[in-house]
Amino acid sequence: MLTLETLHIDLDGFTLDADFSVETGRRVAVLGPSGAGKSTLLAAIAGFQPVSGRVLWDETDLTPLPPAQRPVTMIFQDNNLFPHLTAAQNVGLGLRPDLRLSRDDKARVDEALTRVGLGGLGTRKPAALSGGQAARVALARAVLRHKPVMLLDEPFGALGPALRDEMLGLVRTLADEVGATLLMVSHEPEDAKAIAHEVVLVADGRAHAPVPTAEIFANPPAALRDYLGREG
Ligand SMILES: Nc1ncnc2c1ncn2[C@@H]1O[C@H](COP(=O)(O)OP(=O)(O)OP(=O)(O)O)[C@@H](O)[C@H]1O
Repeated sequence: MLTLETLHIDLDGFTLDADFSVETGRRVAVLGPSGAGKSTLLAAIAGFQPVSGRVLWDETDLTPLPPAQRPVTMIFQDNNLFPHLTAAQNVGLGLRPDLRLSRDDKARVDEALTRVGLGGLGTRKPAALSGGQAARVALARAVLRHKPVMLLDEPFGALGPALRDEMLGLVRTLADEVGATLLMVSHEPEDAKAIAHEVVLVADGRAHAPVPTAEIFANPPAALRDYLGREG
């Protein structure tokens, strides 16, 4: 279980509070207006953002741990691929930042690439990959790290609807296989409906406790109604 215990973030006047838990293995969509603090929340869990209060994974207090020592993997909006490295090397970074990969490591990289549908494309550099393929490389890197918490910060924002649906399906399958607890920031309510058991609404300085997806859309709180209102 991931627990945010009286979490408080202060960013030069912008503040965000959170005090809730997410059960292990749940897929959670993080929704809310632009600038509300969705990325900041994920950064706090990953350890890139100093906080007061605590971030816990089961009984372990993660708050003092640097990002690399947390049971967490994160995919950012731009997929964080290094342009001068091949797809396989970009995935391999998830295992060893110095890329000194053993034979076993390389086999794991190949397996992860195959798992996301990129078998045989390991030698390509990002410039020679489509947007969807680049997103798959980022997913492969996240998957092979086998971390119990997966954080996705609008990973498919740049993809068209069909590709986006395909990627969401893949995320759902991969997260289930690993039993990962998933938090995914999105601007699309449809993404939440497609993939998430629960929704965390970030608005008015607070990341609210998760609410079952069907429930929150059937009876949206004011902040979500305002946000959905733009859709008509
Ligand atoms: N380093 C910083 N110093 C001060 N304020 C910051 C800093 N980084 C972000 N902010 C502010 O924190 C708030 C939350 O930003 P954040 O990126 O988390 O929002 P978001 O909900 O992810 O937005 P979006 O949907 O537009 O990506 C914003 O008002 C932003 O201007």
